[in-house]
This record gives sequence, structure tokens and C-alpha cells, in this order.
Amino acid sequence: MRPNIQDSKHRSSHTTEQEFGGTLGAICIPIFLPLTVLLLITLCQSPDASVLQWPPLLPSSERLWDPLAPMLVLGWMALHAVLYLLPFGKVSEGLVLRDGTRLKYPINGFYGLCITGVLLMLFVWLGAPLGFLFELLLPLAMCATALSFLLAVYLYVRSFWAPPHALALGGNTGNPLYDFYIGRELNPRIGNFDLKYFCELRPGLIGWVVINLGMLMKEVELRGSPSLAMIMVNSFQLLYVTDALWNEEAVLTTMDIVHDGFGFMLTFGDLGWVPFTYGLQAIFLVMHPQHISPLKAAAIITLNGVGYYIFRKSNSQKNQFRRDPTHPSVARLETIATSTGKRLLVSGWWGFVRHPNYLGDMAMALAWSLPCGFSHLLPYFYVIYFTILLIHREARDERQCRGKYGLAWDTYCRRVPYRIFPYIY
Ligand SMILES: NC(=O)C1=CN([C@@H]2O[C@H](COP(=O)(O)OP(=O)(O)OC[C@H]3O[C@@H](n4cnc5c(N)ncnc54)[C@H](OP(=O)(O)O)[C@@H]3O)[C@@H](O)[C@H]2O)C=CC1
Ligand SMILES: CC(C)=CCC[C@@H](C)[C@H]1CC=C2C3=C(CC[C@@]21C)[C@@]1(C)CC[C@H](O)C(C)(C)[C@@H]1CC3
Repeated sequence: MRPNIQDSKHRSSHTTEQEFGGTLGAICIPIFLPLTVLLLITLCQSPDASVLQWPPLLPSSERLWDPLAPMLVLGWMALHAVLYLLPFGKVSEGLVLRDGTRLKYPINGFYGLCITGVLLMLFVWLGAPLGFLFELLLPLAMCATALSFLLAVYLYVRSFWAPPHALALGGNTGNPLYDFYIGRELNPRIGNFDLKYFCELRPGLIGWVVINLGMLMKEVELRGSPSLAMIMVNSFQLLYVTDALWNEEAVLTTMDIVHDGFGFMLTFGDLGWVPFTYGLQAIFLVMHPQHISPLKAAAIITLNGVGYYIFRKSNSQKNQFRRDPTHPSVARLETIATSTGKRLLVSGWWGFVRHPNYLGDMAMALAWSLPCGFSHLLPYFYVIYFTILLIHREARDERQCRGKYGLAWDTYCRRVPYRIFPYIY
């Protein structure tokens, strides 16, 4: 099988094409997204939790700062950096880079999750009140945003010392605002420590489930026991994060690692956005308890299970096919040839819709919000944001695939006409 090559060797490392709203997006998004995080947390913690209030409810300055927050954020990053460096698990190679080399990545994120779990149990057993995270959310989000900003400045500056082949094709337009935002360098490393790969999964995703656990403990403090809705949100999201770390190797072939530079969009996305907005449902439930009947709970658990099944099966099928197309689990699937030597699946999950993995992910997103009932729009924020993100991501991927595979991609699109939702989109 011909090796996958990260972008083309022959294309220049300089591009003028801009995505995500170009310069305007690069100015507005770094200002509005951090404000959105603060607004969402403040709304979730308010009794009304109404998104329609005008002017929007913003937190007072005293609520934004706590000297404990920078210590926790830096301590958390340091803990995960140490866990990343521990010689556990296997070491995997990424795709072939433009200079023909491959980078090595430690696959030990799942151990990091387990060790964090043991440390947390120890803290809870020693009587540490994890529920305090509820009051600390705003200062923690502020510190995580400041850290993402400083990290992005560091990444931008150091990228000027990187050789041209180490730059991301889309992040080197010469427009400083845009390049800072999208990221100039593709795989910035300090020695063997890969900064983008580290941030993509560990501190943010594990931080998200720890915050969720803190919300559950806060509920216990307030009402004596966790509600079924809170347990469901915690379990669904823990499953998602555990799955991501268990299948950590698969992240090496995602668009973020293969194609995108490491700039503010991903530093903030990984460290500020994911941990503080993806678990908004749990924050909401602390102040807005919900009763769920066993029947409704069963229906929501089924939806999450079906979504997870589609998500996992389709991702695994493609990963297996890309790693070894002769493997018995994928060898019988119908494929079409492309001029690059790689083939495209046109049967199995990838013959159902062109992004079955997005469909499963969206079903899970809905299941995470449903335990919060229908009285408020706020807990549905993730579903709305995620639908927009995946529709936009699908369009970006489609553009890249059409560029890579040309006529073969058009044939695939004719054979599999729907992008994400069968018979709808
Ligand atoms: N929770 C979150 O915030 C987010 C979650 N996700 C999830 O991450 C997962 C990965 O998503 P993402 O990185 O966007 O991309 P995908 O895993 O969907 O990968 C897209 C790539 O798959 C290959 N491909 C596409 N069609 C076929 C086919 N028919 N046969 C074989 N290969 C094909 C192409 O790459 P090539 O041919 O070069 O191999 C294409 O570029 C998804 O499950 C998604 O839901 C994504 C973004 C955010
Ligand atoms: C609004 C904003 C700043 C957007 C930046 C986008 C990022 C938040 C997302 C881009 C791709 C992501 C992925 C995951 C988390 C969100 C980001 C970083 C992911 C790690 C979640 C877990 C999944 O199993 C995954 C590993 C497939 C996934 C990879 C992509």
C-alpha cells in the first residue's frame, strides 16, 4: 500500500486561501468565543438560565478571579505533561510528512485517564470537596483562556524558526492575525513532546470529565444524592472521553493533526472550549434539577447507545481499512480506485452516508442534552454548536477530498448522495 502523505510534497508551503471567515473571523472569533464561554457558564449558574435576557447576563469581576485557579490549571497541565512522558503503552508513527519523514507519538492517553481517575478517587476518599469546582468555573475558564492565548503567541513566534516544510499549508498566508488564529506550524514539538497532539486529547478532554464529576459532587452537597439526569450526563460523556483515549491512535489521521496548524483556534478549542462548554448540561443541572421517568431514561440511553454504535463502528471501519485494506473485516467491502493509489469505501458504513461517524456523534450530542428536559434552550447549546461545526467540517473535508481524489470523489458522491443524514442532507 502506498503511504499516506500529509498534504502534497509538491505544493508550496505558502497559501493565500483563507477559511473560518478570513481576517474578520480571526479578529472576532478569539474575542467572542472566550466571552461566549463566560456567558454560558454564568447563564447556567443563574436561576433563570434564559438565553433571551437582554442585555446578556455577564459575571461581575470578583467572580472571574480566584488565586487557586491559575495554580489548578498549571498543576493540571504539568500532571498531564508528566503522564504523557511516562514510558507506558506503545509508540505509533504518524502519516508521512512533506519531507518524507514520520513523527513518533506515545499512545498512553488511556493510562493518563486511569491514573487521573485513581488520583481523583484518592482525593475524594481523603475528603476533598470536588464540588468546589462549581464556584471556580469562571476563574478556571479565564485562566484556561489566558493559557491558550499565551501558548498561541509562543507557537506563532516560534513558527518563524521552523523550516518551510514544517508549516501547515493553510496557516501561512502572511496575514499575522489570520496565521496566529489558524496556526502556522503543523506539528510544533519541544524535543519529542508534541504540543498539538498533547493538547488535542488529554488536558481538555480529561478536564471536561473531572468538571462533570465536580458538578455531580456539588449536586450531592446540595441535595444529598446525584440525580438520574446528572448520572446519565456524566456516564455518557465519560464513555465518549474514554473511547477517544482508548482509540487515541486514530487521532493521528484526523484533519486537526494531519492538515491544520496549531494556532489559537486549536489551543483555545482544546483547553478552553471543550472542557468548559462540552459539559454545560452538567453545570445546568446543578441549579436546575430535572426529574426523568424510567421510560424516558431508557429511551435516551438507547439513543446514546445507537449513536455510539454508529460512531465507533464507522470510525473503526475506516481506520481499519486505511491501516490494512486486506484485513478480513473490511476486505469484502466494495471500493472504488482513486488516482492516488488509495481506495474509497462505497459499501458498509461509508456507503450509507458520506459521514456516518458525524451522524452517530450528533445522535450522542442530542442524548447528552435530553436529560435536561425541554424547559430551557441552554443545555441544547452543544447540539446546536456541534451540528454547525460538523456541517462546516464536512464541507472542508469534502473540498480537500475533491482536491485529492478528483473524479473518483465525484463518483463516490454519486454513489453515496447523502452527506450526513440519509434522505435529508
Ligand atoms: N466532539 C467534537 O467536538 C468533534 C468530534 N469529531 C469526531 O471526530 C471523528 C473524526 O472526524 P474527522 O477528523 O472530521 O474526519 P473523518 O474521520 O470523517 O475522516 C475524513 C477522512 O476520511 C477519509 N474518507 C472519507 N470518505 C472515505 C471513504 N468512503 N472511504 C475511505 N476513506 C474515506 C478521507 O481521508 P483519506 O482518504 O485521506 O484517508 C477523509 O478526509 C468523527 O467521528 C467526528 O464526529 C470531529 C470534530 C469535533
Ligand atoms: C469553536 C472552536 C474554537 C472550535 C475548535 C474546534 C475544536 C474544539 C474541535 C476540532 C476537532 C476536535 C476533535 C475533538 C474535540 C474537539 C475538537 C478539538 C475530539 C478530540 C473529541 C473526541 C473524539 O473521539 C475525537 C478524538 C474523534 C475528536 C477529534 C476531533
